[in-house]
Amino acid sequence: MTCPSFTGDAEPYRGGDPYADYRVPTGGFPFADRVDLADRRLGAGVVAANDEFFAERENLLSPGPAVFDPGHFGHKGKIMDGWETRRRRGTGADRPHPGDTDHDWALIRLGTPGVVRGIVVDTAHFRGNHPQSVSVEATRLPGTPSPGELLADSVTWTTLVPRTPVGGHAANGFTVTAEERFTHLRLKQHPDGGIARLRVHGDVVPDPDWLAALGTFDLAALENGGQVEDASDRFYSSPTNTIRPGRSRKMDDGWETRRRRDRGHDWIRYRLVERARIRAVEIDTAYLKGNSAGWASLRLRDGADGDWTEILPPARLQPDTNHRFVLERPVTGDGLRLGIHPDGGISRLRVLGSLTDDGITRLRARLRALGG
Ligand SMILES: NC(=O)NC(NC(N)=O)C(=O)[O-]
Repeated sequence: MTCPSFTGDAEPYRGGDPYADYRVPTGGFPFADRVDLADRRLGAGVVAANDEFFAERENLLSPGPAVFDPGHFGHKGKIMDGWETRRRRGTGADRPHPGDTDHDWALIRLGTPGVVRGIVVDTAHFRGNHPQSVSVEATRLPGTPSPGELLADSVTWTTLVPRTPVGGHAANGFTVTAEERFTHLRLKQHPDGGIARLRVHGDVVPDPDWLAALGTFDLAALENGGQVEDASDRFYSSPTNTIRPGRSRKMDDGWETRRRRDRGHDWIRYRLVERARIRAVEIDTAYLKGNSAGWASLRLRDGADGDWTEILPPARLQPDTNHRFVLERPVTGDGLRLGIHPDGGISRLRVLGSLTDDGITRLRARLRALGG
């Protein structure tokens, strides 16, 4: 599926809300519900760039939209919330323009290896100083390579986004079709310019040997390959927050639903990394005080056609508290449904157990199919 594309300059900023003329496709991008593999909270980083004269490369992965303060200037120019390089020049007065292949680059380590489904190169607030075009490549290296090792000639890069013209002050989205597991990306801007944010949506592909070595681990955690499949409500915050690493640090780090005015309840449906034996769960309501869920329940399914079985009857929750539940006996499955009664929120769900033999065999086969 192709994404709507924007090209060329945006108008100069003329005051008022800087996002008033920001260009983003109505309806968003088809891959936007996939996890951002380049999320700082998952451990992603911009490990190197050839130039960051005007603005630092790290801004590329900052959470949230880029901010713009029209009066904020520093010693080197306008302070920009993004990665911005200096203007390239040609070889002399007779050739003042940069060459056709001149470009700037940044290397990104994904927070967790995975298959990339779509990329957003966001040029918010870069008007007149955005790149003319961008391209994105990816590679897969074992261990923890240094920037020097990533830049070695022996490293092979797969093109995810071929060189494509982009618009200034726009969310430039690209659908990616490479069915491979990658660990690092190389973002290029041609010939130079500024990019506010980079988002890399995809599917986590965990290392089965690591998970097998751990034995008992969090089967729902994003970093281990757990996913949110659906949820009743996304009004205030994303249900995916409940499986992010670490404890939540403020209310909107968790999942909060709007106030229900009917007799129903809110819920999240998760897919565990693979089929597993679950022994214990943790449900945290950190930072949810006057809006903590009143009770929480859990149902488990073994296979897409299996029946939902209650594994935790509605249990009273305290606000701003982590709750631990040891199951009466271990239970096997790969789909989990959390109910919160009647509404409110939780900050984290931890599902502790270990993979079944068939689960680990499938994970290994998937890894091989995606290039290892
Ligand atoms: N007004 C600008 O943003 N100018 C320059 N950039 C910064 N950040 O000052 C430039 O050359 O693109």
